[in-house]
Amino acid sequence: MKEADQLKKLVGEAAADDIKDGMTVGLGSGSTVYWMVKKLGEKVKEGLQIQGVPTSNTTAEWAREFGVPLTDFSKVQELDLTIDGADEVGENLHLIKGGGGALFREKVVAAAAKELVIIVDGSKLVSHLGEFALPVEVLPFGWEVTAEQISNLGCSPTLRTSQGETYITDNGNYILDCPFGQITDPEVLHSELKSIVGVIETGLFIGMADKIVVGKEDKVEVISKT
Ligand SMILES: O=C(CO)[C@H](O)[C@H](O)COP(=O)(O)O
Repeated sequence: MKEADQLKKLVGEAAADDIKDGMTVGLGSGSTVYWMVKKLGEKVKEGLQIQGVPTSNTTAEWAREFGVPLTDFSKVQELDLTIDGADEVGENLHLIKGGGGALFREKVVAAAAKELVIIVDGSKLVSHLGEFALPVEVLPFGWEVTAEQISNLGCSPTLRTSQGETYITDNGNYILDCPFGQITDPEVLHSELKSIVGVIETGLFIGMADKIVVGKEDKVEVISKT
C-alpha cells in the first residue's frame, strides 16, 4: 500500500472510534471514508448500534457490503456526527471538497450534523485553498452558459469526464472543475458562484468543519476549531 493510502486507512479507522452507540451518523465519500465505513462494519458486527446516512451511492454500497445499517432524511433530520474526507483543508478549517463528485449530498449531510469531523492524510493541509481545482456542481441544461459566467470570476472551468464520458453526479448533474489558483476569500467566491443561475453547489465548505483528523507519518493528529 502507498504511504498516502496507509495514512488514509489510519485516520479512517481512528475516526470510527468517535462513533458511539445509538448515534446517527453521516457517512462521507471517498477513499479515506472507505476505511472508516469498513471499520464501522466490524464494530456493528461486535454489537455497536448506529444508523448511517450515506453521501453517495458508492458509500451506500460500501455500507451494505460491510453491514452498516442505513437510514435517510425521511426518517431523521438531525445527525449526531458526520465523518467525511476533503481535498484541501485551509485556514480556519475551510475546505475544498468534491474531488469524488459527491459535494452536494456531502454538504446537505454535513449541514444536518451536530458535528463535522474531516479525515485526511497530511498532504491535504494547505495554507491557502485553491491549488486543487474547485469542483462546482451545475445543472446540465445550459452548462456552457454557466461555465462562461464562472470564467468571468477568474478561471477556465473544465467539464469533468470519466472514462471518456461526461461525469454525471448522483443527482444527475455535471461537475465543472474550476482552477482558481489561490483563493484569498473563500466566502466571497462561494457567494459569487452561488449567484450564478446554473450553479447548484460549490465544493467550498466554509466554517462547517469542527475537527480535522490528520494522518501524518504513522500517527494521528487532531486539529479542533478554535
Ligand atoms: O469530497 C470528496 C468526494 O466528493 C472526498 O471527500 C474527497 O475527494 C477526498 O477523497 P479521498 O479521501 O479519496 O482523498
